Amino acid sequence: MNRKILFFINPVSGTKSKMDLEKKIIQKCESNNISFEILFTSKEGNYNFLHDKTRDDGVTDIAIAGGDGSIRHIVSSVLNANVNVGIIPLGSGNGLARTAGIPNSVDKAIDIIFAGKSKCTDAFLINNKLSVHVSGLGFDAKVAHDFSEGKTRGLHAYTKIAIKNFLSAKTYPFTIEADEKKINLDAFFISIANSNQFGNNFKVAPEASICDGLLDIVVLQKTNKTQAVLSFAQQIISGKVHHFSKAELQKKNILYFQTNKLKIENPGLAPLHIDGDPAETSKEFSIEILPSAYKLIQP
Ligand SMILES: Nc1ncnc2c1ncn2[C@@H]1O[C@H](COP(=O)(O)OP(=O)(O)OP(=O)(O)O)[C@@H](O)[C@H]1O
Repeated sequence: MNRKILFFINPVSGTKSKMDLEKKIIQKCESNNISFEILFTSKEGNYNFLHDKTRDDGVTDIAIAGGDGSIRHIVSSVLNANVNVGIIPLGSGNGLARTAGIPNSVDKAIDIIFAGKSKCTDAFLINNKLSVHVSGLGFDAKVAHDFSEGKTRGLHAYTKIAIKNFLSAKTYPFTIEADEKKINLDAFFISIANSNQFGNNFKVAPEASICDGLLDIVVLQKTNKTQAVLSFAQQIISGKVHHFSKAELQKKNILYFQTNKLKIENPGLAPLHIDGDPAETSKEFSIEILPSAYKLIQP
C-alpha cells in the first residue's frame, strides 16, 4: 500500500531549533518517494478535523515533531482512524518517545517512521480525557502549571521551576481505590504512568511498559523533605512494583503498584496535569487503561 505521511510540527515545543526541519522532511520524503503533507500544531490543540482528513486524503501515517502534549492532542483525534503514529522527539522531555526507544536524532527518528514498524500501544482515560504518557496530581502538576506560564521551555527551565516549587511543596489528602481496596493517605504527588518516565530519562515508574495493559501508580507520601528526596531518588534508581495494600502504605514512603483502573478522591483539589500540560482538577477521578489504543511506530 502506498503511504502518505501527514507531518505535524509544533513550532514552540522544546528548545531545539526547527529552522531546517521542514526542508529536511521535504528532502527525505522526496528522496524516498513518499507522499507527504506538513501542517503546524495549534495552541488550542483541536484536531477534530483529522478523522475526516485521514480518510479523505488516504493518510496512512501521522508523524508528530514535538513533545508529549502534542502527541496526546493529535492521538486523541485519531484513536479510531486506521493510521500509524510516529514521533520526531522535539519536546522538552520526550518521555513517551524515550520509553518507546525512539532516538532524539531527527534523521534517525524520520528513518524509523519510514521503516513503519508499528506496535499497538496503550493509552488511558482520566475523567474521560485521553493521556498517552504520564499524568499526575499534586507537586508535578503544580510544576506543569508554572512551566506552561513561563516564557522558556526545555529541561533547564523545568528544573528551575521544580526546585522553586519543592521549597514550598505541600501534601494533599487523597483516597485511592484500586483492586477492591481503599486507602486514605497524604501525599506530595500521585503519578499515573503509562510511560516509564516524566521525560529526560527521569524514570518515575521504572517498571512501566506502554504495551502491558497496566498503569503504574507512584505515590510519594507525606514525610520530611529530606526523606522525600531520598525516597524519590531511590524510586528513580531502583523502584520495584509492590502490592497496593495498607501494609505497604505503612512501611514505605513511596507506594508503587500496577492496576488497570482506579479511583482517586481529591478533596484538597490538588492540581492536575495530563501528559505535562496543566489541566482542570476535580474532587474525583476515574482512571482506566485503554489497552492497544493506537498504533505507535517504534524502532
Ligand atoms: N502553534 C502553537 N503556538 C503556540 N503554542 C502551541 C502551538 N502548538 C502547540 N502549542 C502548545 O504546545 C504545548 C505542547 O507542547 P509539547 O508537549 O509538544 O512540547 P513540550 O511541552 O516542550 O515537550 P514535552 O511534552 O515533551 O515536555 C501545548 O500546550 C500547546 O498549547
